[in-house]
Amino acid sequence: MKITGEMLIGGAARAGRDGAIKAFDPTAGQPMEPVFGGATREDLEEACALAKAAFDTYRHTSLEARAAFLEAIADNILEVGDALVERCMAESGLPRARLEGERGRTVHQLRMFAGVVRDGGFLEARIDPAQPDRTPAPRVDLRLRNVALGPVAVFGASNFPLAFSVAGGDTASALAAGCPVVAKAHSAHPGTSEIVGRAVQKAVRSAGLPDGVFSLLFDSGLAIGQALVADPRIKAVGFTGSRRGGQALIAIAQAREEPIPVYAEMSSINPVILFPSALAERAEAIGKAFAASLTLGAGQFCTNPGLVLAVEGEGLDRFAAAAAAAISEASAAAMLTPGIHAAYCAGVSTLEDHPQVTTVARGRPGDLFQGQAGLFSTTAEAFTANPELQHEVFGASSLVVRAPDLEGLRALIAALEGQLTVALHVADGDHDQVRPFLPLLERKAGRILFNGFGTGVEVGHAMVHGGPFPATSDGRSTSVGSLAIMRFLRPVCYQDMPKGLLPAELGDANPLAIPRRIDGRLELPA
Ligand SMILES: NC(=O)C1=CN([C@@H]2O[C@H](COP(=O)(O)OP(=O)(O)OC[C@H]3O[C@@H](n4cnc5c(N)ncnc54)[C@H](O)[C@@H]3O)[C@@H](O)[C@H]2O)C=CC1
Ligand SMILES: O=C(O)CCC(=O)C(=O)O
Repeated sequence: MKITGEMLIGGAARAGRDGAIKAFDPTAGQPMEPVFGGATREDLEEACALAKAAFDTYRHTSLEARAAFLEAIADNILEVGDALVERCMAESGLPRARLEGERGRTVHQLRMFAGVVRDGGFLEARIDPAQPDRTPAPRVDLRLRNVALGPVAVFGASNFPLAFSVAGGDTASALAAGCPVVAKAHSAHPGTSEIVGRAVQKAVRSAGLPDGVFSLLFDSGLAIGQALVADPRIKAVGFTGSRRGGQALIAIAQAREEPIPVYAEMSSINPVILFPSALAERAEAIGKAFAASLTLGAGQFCTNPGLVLAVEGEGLDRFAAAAAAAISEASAAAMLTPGIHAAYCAGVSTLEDHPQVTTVARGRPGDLFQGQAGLFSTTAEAFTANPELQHEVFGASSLVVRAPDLEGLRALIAALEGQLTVALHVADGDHDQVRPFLPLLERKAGRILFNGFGTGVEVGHAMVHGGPFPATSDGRSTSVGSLAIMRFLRPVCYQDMPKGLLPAELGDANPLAIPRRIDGRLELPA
């Protein structure tokens, strides 16, 4: 497929005129053709106007038509074939197997949301029938369903150029909810973004939907992304990236005349907590598995295990020795962009140079923009006294913190910021000690997992990829899994609506065969 460097504004494709963006191959250390033109204010204006114009028609498409549209996007992405994977490999430095897997996850995600739409449960239809004879006062007829919020701005993530980008989880869940999407491509993978954007545009066209259901903009700086969030026609934002970037967009959204929600996934160090019996039974195996999770994809996962907490002792020493042995054998791997590589090197230097931090192991050195893994260690006292040691180092770096005892371990956890994941390694003999930690951990993280690591999020119905700030800007939601659709919906109640005006979801009959709550009782379609 020829990559033209054009952005997609509704059904049109045209070259932006505000500055130039080129992809960069971090493995070859070379910029890549073609040039992508940055969007102008006029381009943004047109994309938002089209999205607004498309909104009412799109959100009123039948559940079946919307589901088929999501499936068509998935089919179109696969139809591009290897050209997508090859471009993505060059732009990201990520290996083929990872990107083939990520493409599978992206397609699965779109198809899962097609199933969610067909099921209709996301509408949360509720009917409280009128009770005209109720005393002392009659009850009105109340019917509720969720409706789409409006056009959504999606900021693609650098580290998941497919599954968290142009047709990733935010776009899939917004489209499933009935919201048009204006995507802002990440400049680290513009070619991948164009290919995927064209797959979405083609699906819009073949489904006969209004053009404005989807647009894709490139930004040669930050101004277009900022103007997108500020645009009054945009009603919500999905973002995955840095804490600083997420917070900048949240500030813009809050300062609008009409503030809007920003669902930003930002910063998490994903503590791994090792309990004594687990260490006694299998410290070496845990250390080896930890090193594999840490170095996966050059550590460029927001679920990367950046912190290890345990009570000091022989078990923890065995864990650290096994992890160090595996990490020192780990090859350096290309990082996504020179900027991300530079930020990683700076973060690692801060740890290496810190007087209260010891270097446990470094991976094999690399060249160009390759990240060299690192494992560091400190005491509970030093960790508590130096808040900068809690900062995310995005890449394959982790810090082991040695607590004096279980009370000390508890105090360390209590002082942590919000997290996407917390991973507990436990054996049967630990259960009584683990139980009292659970309420604290629920306050800290969106996902609590056992005897594993958080990297590699399963896309399903019970997944939570979220968590208290700064893991995300709104810990009540998830950006992965079917529950992600709820971010882009709001409930509307219809009181005493004439039967002839009721939407099909809320009539007395249930022709769409969706689950509904009648007078509080869930009724499932036969
Ligand atoms: N926790 C996580 O999931 C991730 C964290 N990161 C962190 O972010 C750093 C930079 O990586 P990026 O992916 O480029 O993240 P980033 O936050 O710098 O950029 C993400 C997107 O937001 C836009 N953006 C950022 N700041 C903005 C602003 N002030 N105004 C308007 N638009 C803005 C960018 O143009 C880009 O499209 C990494 O070194 C790492 O520390 C990166 C990827 C994922
Ligand atoms: O671990 C994963 O599969 C997803 C991680 C993620 O959301 C991210 O790195 O942005």
